[in-house]
Amino acid sequence: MTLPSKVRIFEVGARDGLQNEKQMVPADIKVELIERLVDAGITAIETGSFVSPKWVPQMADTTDVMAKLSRQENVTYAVLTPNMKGYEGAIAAKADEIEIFSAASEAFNQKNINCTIAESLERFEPVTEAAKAAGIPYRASISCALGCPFEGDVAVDVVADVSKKLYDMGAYEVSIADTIGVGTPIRTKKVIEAVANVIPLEVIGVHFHDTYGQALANYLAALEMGISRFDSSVAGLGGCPYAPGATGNVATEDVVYMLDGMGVESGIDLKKLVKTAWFISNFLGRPPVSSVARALKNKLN
Ligand SMILES: CC(C)(COP(=O)([O-])OP(=O)([O-])OC[C@H]1O[C@@H](n2cnc3c(N)ncnc32)[C@H](O)[C@@H]1OP(=O)([O-])[O-])[C@@H](O)C(=O)NCCC(=O)NCCSC(=O)C[C@@](C)(O)CC(=O)[O-]
Repeated sequence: MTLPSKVRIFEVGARDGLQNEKQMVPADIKVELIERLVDAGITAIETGSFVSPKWVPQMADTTDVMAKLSRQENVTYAVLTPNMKGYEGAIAAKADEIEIFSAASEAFNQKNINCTIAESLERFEPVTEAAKAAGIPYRASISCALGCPFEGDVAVDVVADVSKKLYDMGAYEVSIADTIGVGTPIRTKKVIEAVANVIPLEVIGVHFHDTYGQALANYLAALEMGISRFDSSVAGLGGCPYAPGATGNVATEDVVYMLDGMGVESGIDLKKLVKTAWFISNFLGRPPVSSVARALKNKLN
C-alpha cells in the first residue's frame, strides 16, 4: 500500500470548533488561537463564517477577527459563506478563500441553511461566479455524507451526486463531512469510492467528527485510499448547532501524532499544537478531548 507522503491539514477549530460554544469567545482569544495555530505550522485555516448572526451568534465577530489577525504570507485564511451576503462579508474582510456548503440530506440542509439541496446549489451559483471573477478559490463541503441526525442512513449515490455538482461549479476541493461522526472505516471507503467515481480522487477531502470515536480510524481508511486533504480541529473542538448530538471534530493533534508515526508529512509542530490545544481549552474551562493533548501535557518543554 502506498500512502500519500504529505497531507494538507485544514484547521477548522476557530470556526467549526467554536461555533457551537455556549460562552461567547472574544475576538482577541480567537485571534490568539489562530496565530498560535499558524505558528505551529498550520497553513490553511478557517477563521470564521459569514452566516446569519441570529443563527450562529458565536461567529458574528468574524469581520473583527479577520481585521485583527497578523497575516502570514504562506497561510490561507478561509471563511464559510452560505450565500451572496456571506460572500460580500468575506470579500470585505479580505478572506483568501471561501467555503460553500450543502448536504447529502434534505432534512439537515433545511435545518442548517433553510433550503433544499437544489436551492442551496442555486444560491451558490452567483457566489461561485463572483469568486471566479475575483480570483478567489473556493472549496465545498457536503454535510451528512455518512449519516444524518434526522434521516439516518444516507445513500452513497446522493453524496456522489452532490459532490459532482459542487465540483462542476468549480470547487477546488470537495470535502466529505461526517457531521455526526457515525461513520466506520468500511463505510468511509465506500463513500469515498462512490465520490471518486465521479470526481478526481485528488480533490476529495475529509472532515470527520468524532462522536462515536471512529474519526481517526476513518482518516486512516481515507489515507489508505490516497486522500491527502484532512480537516481537523485543535483540541477536538466543534459541532454543528444544527446537528443534535454531534460532538467535536477529530483533534488536529491526534491526526498529526498519527501522521508523524506513519512518516506522513503535515508540516505541523506537535508540541506547539498541543500547547495551543491547552491554551484554548484552559480558556473554555475544560481539558481537550484529545488523547494526545492530555498525554503530552506534562512533556511540553
Ligand atoms: C443561510 C441562512 C442565512 C439562511 O437563513 P434565512 O433566514 O433563510 O435567510 P434570509 O435570506 O431569509 O435572511 C434572513 C435574515 O438573515 C440575514 N442574512 C442572510 N444571510 C446572511 C449572511 N450570510 N450573513 C449575515 N446575515 C445574513 C438577512 O439579511 C436577514 O436579516 P433580517 O432582515 O432578518 O435582519 C441561515 O440559515 C444561516 O446563516 N445558516 C448558517 C448555519 C450555519 O452556520 N451552520 C453551521 C455551519 S455548517 C457546518 O458546521 C457543517 C460543516 C461545514 O462544518 C461540515 C460538517 O461537519 O457537516
